[in-house]
Amino acid sequence: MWAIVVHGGAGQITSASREEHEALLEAVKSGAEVLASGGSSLDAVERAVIVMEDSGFFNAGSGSCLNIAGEVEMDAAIMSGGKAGAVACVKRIKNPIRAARKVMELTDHVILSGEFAEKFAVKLGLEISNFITEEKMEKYRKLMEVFRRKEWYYKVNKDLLDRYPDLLHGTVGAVAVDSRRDLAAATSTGGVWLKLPGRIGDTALIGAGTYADSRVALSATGIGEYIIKMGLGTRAGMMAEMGMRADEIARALISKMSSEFGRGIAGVIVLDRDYRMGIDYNTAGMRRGWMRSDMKRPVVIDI
Ligand SMILES: NC(=O)C[C@H](N)C(=O)O
Repeated sequence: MWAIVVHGGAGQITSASREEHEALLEAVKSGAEVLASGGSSLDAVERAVIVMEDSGFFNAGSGSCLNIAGEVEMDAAIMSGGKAGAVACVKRIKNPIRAARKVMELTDHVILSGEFAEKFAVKLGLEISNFITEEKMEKYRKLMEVFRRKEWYYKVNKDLLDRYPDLLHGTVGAVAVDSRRDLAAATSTGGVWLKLPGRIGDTALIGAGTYADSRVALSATGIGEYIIKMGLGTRAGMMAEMGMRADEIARALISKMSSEFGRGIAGVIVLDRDYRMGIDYNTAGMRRGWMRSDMKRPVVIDI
């Protein structure tokens, strides 16, 4: 038996184009193919995330948003079998999740950030790309007009989130469990629009937005600062250790987020070693899809 769940970000999602739908479906299918052919959950989550990074429809890889300096700074992390790797604040790596996996497999560290992370990726032959487009620059200029009228960054960012709900969107993630019951999680993001340069979100932090152990795997999306403060991934691990199922864990985590910080904050996908899944969010929507070996076809929900 095997199972995979993916998300394409939590937020104020009101509609999805045919192409966006197809991209999410493609991500689930490509991860499921890896699992169906006997591949590992680690390969499956990496594959699914690469599809979404490459699609341009999500806030990850080629679709990444811009920070307050008009630059792309991406975070990504992957975890499985007691090993973990991540990159943070990388500007030009085409698939940050590939670089995260290289950190996991080839170094003694868990997170590499910034310039050296890029040099490391280049040295290993990973592709480099420029993700700053005229379309993104136009949105950036509009948002900066609003921003300049405000005084302090973080509050402003929350104001911006209220005024421009699509600022928080499109982080991508996947969790999978394979026929050996090995669990894996992977998450990749451009962060949030107009973040300060050097800001690292929950996605890159093992135990916050990305987590997998022998009982449970989690990938989160939402306002990273809250997810970090709550340590969602580590909490999921502790809940699984106490015997909770994936669906109970997802519900408990989001209910805790709502009671601590209010609504509109986060979403999670969770899988346990008994092939049960949990999905919950306190935002207006969360793009998601899943497939289990006993299902005829994948399910994808766009909003
Ligand atoms: N859209 C997102 O999920 C953003 C991501 N969690 C971050 O804060 O970097």
